[in-house]
Amino acid sequence: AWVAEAARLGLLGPHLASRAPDRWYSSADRKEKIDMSCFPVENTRNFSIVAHVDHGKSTLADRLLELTGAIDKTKNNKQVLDKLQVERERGITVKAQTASLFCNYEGKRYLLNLIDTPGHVDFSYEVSRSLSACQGVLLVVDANEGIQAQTVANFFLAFEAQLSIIPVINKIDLKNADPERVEKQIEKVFDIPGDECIKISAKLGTNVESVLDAVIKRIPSICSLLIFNSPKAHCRNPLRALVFDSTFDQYRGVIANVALFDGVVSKGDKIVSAHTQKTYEVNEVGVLNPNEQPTHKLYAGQVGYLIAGMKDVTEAQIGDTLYLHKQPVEPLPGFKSAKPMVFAGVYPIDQSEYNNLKSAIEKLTLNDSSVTVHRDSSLALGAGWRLGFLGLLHMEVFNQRLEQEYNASVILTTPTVPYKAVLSSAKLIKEYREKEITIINPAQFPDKSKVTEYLEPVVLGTIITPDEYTGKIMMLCQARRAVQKNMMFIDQNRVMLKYLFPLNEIVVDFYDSLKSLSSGYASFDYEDAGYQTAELVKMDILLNGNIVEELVTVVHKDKAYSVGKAICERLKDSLPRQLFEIAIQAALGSKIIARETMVVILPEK
Ligand SMILES: Nc1nc2c(ncn2[C@@H]2O[C@H](COP(=O)(O)OP(=O)(O)OP(=O)(O)O)[C@@H](O)[C@H]2O)c(=O)[nH]1
Repeated sequence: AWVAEAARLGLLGPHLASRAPDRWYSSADRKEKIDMSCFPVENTRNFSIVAHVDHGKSTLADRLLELTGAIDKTKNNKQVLDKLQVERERGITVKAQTASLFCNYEGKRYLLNLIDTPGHVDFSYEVSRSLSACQGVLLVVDANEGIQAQTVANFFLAFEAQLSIIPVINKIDLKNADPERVEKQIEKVFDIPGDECIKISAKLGTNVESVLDAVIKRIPSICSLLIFNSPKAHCRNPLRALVFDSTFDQYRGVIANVALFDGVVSKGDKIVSAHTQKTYEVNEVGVLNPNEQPTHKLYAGQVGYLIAGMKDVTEAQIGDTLYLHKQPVEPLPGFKSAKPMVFAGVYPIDQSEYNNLKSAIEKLTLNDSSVTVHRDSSLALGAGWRLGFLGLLHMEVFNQRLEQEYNASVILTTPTVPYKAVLSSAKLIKEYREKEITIINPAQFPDKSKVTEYLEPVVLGTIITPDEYTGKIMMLCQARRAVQKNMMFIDQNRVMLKYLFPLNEIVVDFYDSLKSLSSGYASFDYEDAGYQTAELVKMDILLNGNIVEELVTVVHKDKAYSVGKAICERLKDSLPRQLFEIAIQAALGSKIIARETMVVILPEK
C-alpha cells in the first residue's frame, strides 16, 4: 500500500513502483518533484557515518543507497559519494557528502539524511561540521583491525556533540575477522554495551538492513531534542537554517548545504544571511539523492541544498544562519573557523603563469574554504602565495586538485608550522601592532634579541599499536620531543598511547616512521593542544656564502646540528653539478654548524 501511495505522490517512476520491495521505495527516476511535507520532523533522522580510514564508510553508504533505491544495484557502485577525481584515485574521502534516503518502517514513511565523512585526520574539520547537522552517528569499526586512532577521535567528536552513537562492526566476511574481540574493545574503550554493536559486511550487504532499522529506532529526531537550548524544532516556527557546507558551481554560483532547525523554505522566498545581513531570493531548493533533486520546499528537521544567487562562498559562510526576510531569528552558534596546521609557499613554475594560477587558487579555495591564503614573494621564485593547510595530506590533495581540475603546476616550498613570538622590541611591536605575532614564513622569524619567548604549536597524539611494538614506538616519540600523557591496554595485546607532541616533529615524516616501525600496524591521530614555550632558532642555509631565503627553517635548539647536517647532505645529493666548487653550509646567525662541499668532477682524460 505504501508503494502504491508513494507512486501516487509522484515519488516513484512507474517501472520502479512495480518492482520496489515492500519496505524500501526508490526516489530515483522521479517524474515530479518530491513533496517533502510527506516527512514530518518526527519521521526524519539525520546521521553521519564516521570511522578510521578504510574501515568501510563509503562502502556502507553505497549499500544504504542501494537498499533504499537511491541508486540501482550494480557491480559498479563503488564509493558513489566520493565524487572528486582525487578521491577516486586515492580511494579516500576528502569532502563530506550528503544523501537523502526514503524508506517505510512499521507503516510510516521516513526520511533518512546520511552524511558520509572523510576518515583522515587532516579532514576532521569536515567531520565536526557535518556532525552539527546530525543527531546520531554510525561508528564503523573494521572487524579485523579493531579500534584505531581515528575511531577514538571520531567517537569523542560525536560524544562531545551529544549524538547517539551506533557501533557497527564491518568486514565480518574477512577470514581474520574477530567481531567478538572488537565488541569487547568497544565496551572497554567507549563504555558501550557489546550487544548494541551491529555486525555487518558492507561489501556483501550482510545485515545492512538492521543498520537502517537502528538508525530509525535509536537515533532521535531533531524535534525530540533541545538543540542549542532553542525550543523544539517545528515547521510553524520562523525559518532557521544552518549552512553546514557550501560548494561553488561555475554556472549556478554557491550551492549551500543546509540543515533546517525550524520553519520552511521554498523557491521564491526572500532569505537573509545572519552573518552578512545580505538578502537573497531562493532560486532552487532540494535534496541530494545522491545527486541534486529539486523539491518544492524543505521543512524543519530536513537536510538539503539551497541556491540563492550567492556569487562567492564567503557569502554563504559555513556556520551561518539563514532566516526569512523581516522574520529575524536568534542565529545558531556557528563553527570555529578551520585552523591551519602547516603553511607552504606556492609559486608558479613560470611567472607568466601567475594570473592563471591566481584564478585557479581562488576557484579551488571557494570549494575548500579551510585553505588560508596570504600573498608572498621570494627572490628566486618571484610572486606567489603562502597557503595554510590542515595537514600534509590536505596540502597534497590541494596540489593534486590544482593540477587535475585547473591544469596548474606549482612549486611548493617545504611546509612549516605556525610559530609564535612574544616581542620585546618596541619598534617591532609598533610595526606589527601587537605583542604576540604568528610567524608563517621562517624567513620572517624575529631575532632572539627582539623577543621575550618563542612558542611552538603542540598536539595531543593518540597511537594504537599491537603491544610488541610499544617499546620502539616510545623511543620514536622520545626522539621527537614528545611527552607521554597516558597508556592503556584496549585488549590483551593492543595498547593505546597518548603523547603531547610538538607539531613540527610530526608534520613531515612521523607517520611513515611509525608505520615502518610497526610493520604498518600502528595508527595515529592527533588534536590541537595549543602552544608551548620552546627554544627555537632560525637556521640559514648558504650556498657559496649567500643565504637562500627559500631554504631558511626554524628548528629546536637541540636539533639544529642534526637537522643542519641532514639538509646539507640532501642538498649535496640533489643539486645539479656545476663546473665550479660549491660550499653548502647551515648557520645559526654567524656560526656555521654544518658544511658539505660539492666538488667538480672533471671528466677522465
Ligand atoms: N572484505 C570486505 N571488505 C570491505 C568491506 N567494506 C569495505 N571493504 C573494503 O575496504 C576498503 C575501504 O573501504 P571504503 O568504503 O573506501 O572505506 P572508507 O572508510 O570510506 O575510507 P576513507 O574514505 O578513505 O576514509 C575497500 O577496498 C572496500 O572494498 C567488507 O564488508 N568486507
